[in-house]
Amino acid sequence: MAAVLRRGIKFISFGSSQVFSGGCKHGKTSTLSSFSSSNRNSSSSSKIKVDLDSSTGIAVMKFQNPPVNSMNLEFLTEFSIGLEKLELDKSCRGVILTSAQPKIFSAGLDILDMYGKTPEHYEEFWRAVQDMWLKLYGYSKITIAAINGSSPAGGCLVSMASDYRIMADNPRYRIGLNETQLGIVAPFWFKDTMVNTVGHRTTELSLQFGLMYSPSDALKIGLVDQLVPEENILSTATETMTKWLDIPDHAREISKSMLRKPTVDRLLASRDADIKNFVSFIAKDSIQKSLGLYLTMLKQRKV
Ligand SMILES: CCCCC/C=C\C/C=C\CCC/C=C/C(=O)SCCNC(=O)CCNC(=O)[C@H](O)C(C)(C)COP(=O)(O)OP(=O)(O)OC[C@H]1O[C@@H](n2cnc3c(N)ncnc32)[C@H](O)[C@@H]1OP(=O)(O)O
Repeated sequence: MAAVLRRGIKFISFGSSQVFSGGCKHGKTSTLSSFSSSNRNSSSSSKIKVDLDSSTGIAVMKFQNPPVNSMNLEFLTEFSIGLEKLELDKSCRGVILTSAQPKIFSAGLDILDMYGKTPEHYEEFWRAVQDMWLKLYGYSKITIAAINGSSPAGGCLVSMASDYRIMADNPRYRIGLNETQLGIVAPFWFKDTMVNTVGHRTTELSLQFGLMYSPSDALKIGLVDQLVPEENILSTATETMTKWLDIPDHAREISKSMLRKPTVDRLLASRDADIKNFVSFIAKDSIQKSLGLYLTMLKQRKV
């Protein structure tokens, strides 16, 4: 399915950035295309539900990949295409990202996509991770993460790549880049995203220890911007979005680009090398062994 979706993607250029344009031949992608014909448009691909209210300009993308919204190849592809469709839709001005799964925003990248697969698979998977981050971090429209559950590693990356983060104030939830706990390493652009969010020193400690933060600690270090009672998360995200929408789009967009483009350009300048790095790193016996152990611990509920 993911391969079919990928064949439907056409690359177009915006300045120095390569972005997606959804091709609509495949049934699944074409369901994402009709956002602007009435005030409220809903579309549900298999892994992400998109709901755009064109009277307010606010879209909600709800992750629905049970049990834990892990980001596999198919999810990543749908996410990138969904974002691209909304970016091209003039009636959309801002996107709220949230989860349909109870207690989990996203468990991060799907570990099974990094374990026991072929180099060709790792390459395709990593390109899809890069595509998703490039799209989201360099997104022209406003993005708000409504983090209604735990958000480790890739889930934290998605949150940090958004413009504003609101987290449910539940002391059981955790957020952070925990890669080292799995025996793997967050790549430079995950690290850059975190440095840009919480600063260099906090990132040094966070990444080396693979720290996962409670909502209150995440707020203290600036990893999230606001905590709210869980039941208010979507209404708060919508109210917050309305305030962001008061700012003229072009001025906000240029300001965002000024701050984020150098970070985006760093990966754009070295995408192939980064993929090569990932493939050779992840395929190492020692790394596969670490991931295998982590998966076993997850299954035994010891993580
Ligand atoms: C020169 C050097 C260069 C180095 C750099 C080069 C390249 C970089 C290399 C690598 C970079 C990789 C970057 C990786 C990013 C990631 O995102 S890795 C994923 C990290 N995620 C986690 O650690 C989360 C693990 N999961 C949990 O902590 C919990 O599952 C939970 C999300 C808190 C939910 O808890 P709970 O509700 O109790 O659910 P369960 O634990 O019971 O889980 C349900 C089932 O889901 C499976 N699962 C959970 N997470 C994942 C996942 N991320 N991927 C795949 N599967 C997952 C879990 O095993 C359960 O399955 P079963 O029901 O037992 O079958």
